[in-house]
Amino acid sequence: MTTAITIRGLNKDYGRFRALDGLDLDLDGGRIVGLLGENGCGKTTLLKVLAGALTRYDGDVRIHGHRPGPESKAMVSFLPDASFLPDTSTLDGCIRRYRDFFADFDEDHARELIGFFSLDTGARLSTLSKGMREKAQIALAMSRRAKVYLLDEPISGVDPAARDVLLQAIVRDLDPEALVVISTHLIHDLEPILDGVAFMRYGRVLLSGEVDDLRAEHGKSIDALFREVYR
Ligand SMILES: Nc1ncnc2c1ncn2[C@@H]1O[C@H](COP(=O)(O)OP(=O)(O)OP(=O)(O)O)[C@@H](O)[C@H]1O
Repeated sequence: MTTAITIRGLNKDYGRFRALDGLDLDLDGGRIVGLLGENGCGKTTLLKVLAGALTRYDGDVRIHGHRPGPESKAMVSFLPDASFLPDTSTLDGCIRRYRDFFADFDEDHARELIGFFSLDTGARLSTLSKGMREKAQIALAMSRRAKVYLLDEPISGVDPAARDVLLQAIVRDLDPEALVVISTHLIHDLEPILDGVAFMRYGRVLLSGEVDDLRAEHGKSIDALFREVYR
């Protein structure tokens, strides 16, 4: 297994507030990892640093050996928590944007996933519900043949019944060498697809490991362990 992400001593300040505080983390490829923690512990900030969206920080951050920048961005598919596609665009328009912008975009895969979600490619984004929009964004983000996927709360808007379908779409056709990092509060829903977890608190990693090892060691689900750790 290859090391996909290495982070040493990562600090990120917003003005005088330290959002990431000496964070260390190693993540291998070929895994799906849940990034878990309370509101404000720094999950989004960490994903933005990894995605190259936040460039002012201290510490050493490597994605397949590259510091966040043009080379790493070419291999990282980032799904931010805020809706990032233009309201006035149709799904066909979004597909064209991805095709023009990302050399690793697999248009057939995107169209297949959008069909799987029963979304109309002619529909404008402004006419889609929050959950439908999340499905469209996941279809696009997961249709890049990336080495690393960074998904910030990707299923927060979809109804419980649709979550499983969305999660299956995330894991479907995934390159066995790819790393997927998913930040979420929906631990119970995500737990079945996770190989590993990193619990964060106050801008650091509090606990990380393999899901199976943590369950065996603590004798409880990751969801129950989370509730215990953050009680
Ligand atoms: N642009 C900003 N300016 C100032 N402070 C910020 C900014 N963005 C985030 N913060 C602060 O940094 C801390 C970490 O925020 P972040 O969004 O990374 O947390 P999070 O773990 O993703 O939270 P949540 O689970 O609520 O989404 C919070 O205290 C937040 O208020």
